[in-house]
Amino acid sequence: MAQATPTDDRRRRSLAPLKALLPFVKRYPGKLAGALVFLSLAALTTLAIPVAVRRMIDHGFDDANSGLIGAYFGMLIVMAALLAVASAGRYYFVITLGERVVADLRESVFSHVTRLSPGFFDLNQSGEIVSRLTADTTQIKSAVGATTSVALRNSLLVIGAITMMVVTSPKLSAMVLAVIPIIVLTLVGFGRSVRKRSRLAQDTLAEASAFAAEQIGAIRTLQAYNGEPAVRRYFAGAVETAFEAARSSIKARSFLTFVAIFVIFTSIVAVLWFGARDVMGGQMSPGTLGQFLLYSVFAAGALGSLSEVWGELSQAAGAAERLVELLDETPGIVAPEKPVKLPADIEGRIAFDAVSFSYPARPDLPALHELSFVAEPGETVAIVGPSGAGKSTIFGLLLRYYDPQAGRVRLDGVPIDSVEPSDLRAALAVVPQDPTIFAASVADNIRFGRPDADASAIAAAAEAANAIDFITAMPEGFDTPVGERGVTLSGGQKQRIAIARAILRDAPVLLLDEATSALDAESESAVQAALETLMEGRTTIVIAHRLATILKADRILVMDDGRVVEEGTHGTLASRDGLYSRLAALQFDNGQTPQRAAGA
Ligand SMILES: Nc1ncnc2c1ncn2[C@@H]1O[C@H](COP(=O)(O)OP(=O)(O)OP(=O)(O)O)[C@@H](O)[C@H]1O
Repeated sequence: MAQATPTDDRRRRSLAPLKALLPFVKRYPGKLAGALVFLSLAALTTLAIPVAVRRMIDHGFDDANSGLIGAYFGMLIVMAALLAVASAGRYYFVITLGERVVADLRESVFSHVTRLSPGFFDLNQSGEIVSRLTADTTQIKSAVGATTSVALRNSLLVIGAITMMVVTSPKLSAMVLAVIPIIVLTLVGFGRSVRKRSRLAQDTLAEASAFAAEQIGAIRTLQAYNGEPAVRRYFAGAVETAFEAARSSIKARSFLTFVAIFVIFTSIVAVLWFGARDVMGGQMSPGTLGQFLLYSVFAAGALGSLSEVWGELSQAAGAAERLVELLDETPGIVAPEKPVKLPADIEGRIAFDAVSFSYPARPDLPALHELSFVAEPGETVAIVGPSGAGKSTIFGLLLRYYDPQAGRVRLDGVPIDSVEPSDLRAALAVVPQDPTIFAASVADNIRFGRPDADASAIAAAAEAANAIDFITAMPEGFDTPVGERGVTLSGGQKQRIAIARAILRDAPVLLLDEATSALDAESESAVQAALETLMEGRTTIVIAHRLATILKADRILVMDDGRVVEEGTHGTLASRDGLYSRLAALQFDNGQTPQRAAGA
C-alpha cells in the first residue's frame, strides 16, 4: 500500500501501532474498569497465597498450634474461591472487550473504505483490503483481549512477587534480580524481529487472499483457459511464503521462550541452594524459604508468560499497523467545507469547461485534454469514438469519482466540486455497459436505485424497463435470488434490471453506457425500448455503440485521444470525410443498415 519511509521503519520496530486501538478501548470504560478490577483482584489473591503457605509451614505443624491448621486450610480455600471468581470475571470482561473492540474496528475500517474514492482502488486490490478487514482484525482481537490481560496480570504479578521477594529476603532477591535485565533485553530484541516477520506473513497472506478472490470471481474464464493448475501453483506458492514468514516469527518466539524460561529457572535453583544452606544454618525459617521460593516461581512463571505475550503483542502490532495505514488513507474526493446546494428542481445542464485529466495510476498519460462541451437540459448527447478515446472517463469525472487536474465540470451552472458528492450523485442515474448485479433478489437489485421504494414502484419500474415478463416467469418472481453478480441472468436481462434501477432512481440526468455485446434481436429491441422510456425528459449522455441510438441523439460528440474532434448530427458528420464517417462505416454498422437500425 503506502510506500515505506524511514518513519515507517522506525514505527515498525515498536508496539506503537497498538496505541491506535486505545480510542476504541476507551469507548467502553465499564468493561475496561471491570477487567482492571478483576485483574488486580486475581493478582493480589495470588500474591497472598505464599504468605499463607509460610504461616502454615512455620506454625501449622507445631504441636501447640495444631488446632490452627484447620483454620489455615480454610483460609486457603477462601483464597482459592476468590482467585477463581477473579479469574472468571477477568476472562469475561477482557474477552468481551476484545470482541467489542474488534467489532467496532471492523465497522470503522469498512465504513472508511467505502468512503475512499475509486482512485484508491485503482492502486489497491479489493481482496487485500478484505484480508485486512478479516485476518488482521482477528489477530488484533486476541491481542486486545486475552493477550493484554495476560500481559497485565503477569506484569502485576512480576512487580508484586519481586516486591514480596525483597521483603521476604533481600539477600536472595539480589541474586535473582541480577538476571532480570538479561531477560528484558532479550524480550525487546526478539519482539522487534517477531513484529517484522509477522507483518511480512500478514502482507503475503493478504496478497494471496486478493489473488484467490480475483480467481474465484473469474472461475469461468479460469476454466475456459485451463488456467487452474497455474493458478493453484501460484496460490500454493503464496501460502507457503506466508507460512515460512509465520514459521520464522514462531521460531523467534520459541527461542525467546527458551531463553526466558531457562535463565529464570536456573536462577531459582541457585537461590534454592543458597536458601537451603541458610535454613540449615538457622538464619532463615523453612516457611520463609518456602514463601520466597513461591514468589520466585510466580515471578518466573509470570516473566515466562510475558515473553510469550510480548511476541503476540508484537504480532498484533504488525496487524494494527496495516489497519492504521488503511484508516489513515484520506479519500481523494472530499466534500467541500461549505457545500453549495443544488437547485431543488435540477434542469440538468451539464458543462465541461477545458477539462484536463489523467488517472492516478497513469499520471503521465492524460486521458482528457482541455475537453469542453455542453449538454442542454433534456438533450440527448451521444459520445462516440475509438476505444480508449476517453468516453468513460467523462462519466467518471461527472460522477466525481476523480477530480480533474484542470478545468471545471458544472451541473446547472454549479461547479460539481462545490456540492456534496452525495447530492451530485443523487441527480445522476447511471446504466453502465456491464451492469453490476448483486447477489440478492431481483426486487432488491432494482430497489438499489431508491432504497425506500415499495413493491408497486419496483414493479412499475420493471414494467417500464421491459423486464416484467422475464421476472414473473422466474420461480419466485421478484423474490428470486439472482446469484453472485447475477450469474443466473442473461446479458439482456441484467441490462434491463439495471435500466429498471435507473428508472426507479428518477434522476434528472442519465448517463448511459451502451452495451457493445450483441444481444439477440428480441432482447435488443426490448432493451432499446426500455431505454427510450428512460431517456424521456432527461438530459442524457450516452456512450453510443449502436446506430439506432446515434440517429436519435440530438447531437454527437466524436472523441479521439481525450479530445472532441467533431460535433454535429449524424447527417452532417456522415457527409464529412472525418473520423465519424470512418467509424460509422466500420463500427456502428454491425451488419445493420441505418434504416433497419433506426427502425429497431
Ligand atoms: N482507472 C484507470 N486508471 C488508469 N488509466 C485508465 C483508467 N481507466 C481508463 N484509463 C485510461 O484512460 C484512457 C481513456 O479511457 P476510457 O475508459 O475513458 O476510454 P473509452 O473511450 O471509454 O474506451 P472504451 O470504448 O474502450 O470503453 C485510456 O487510455 C485508458 O487506458
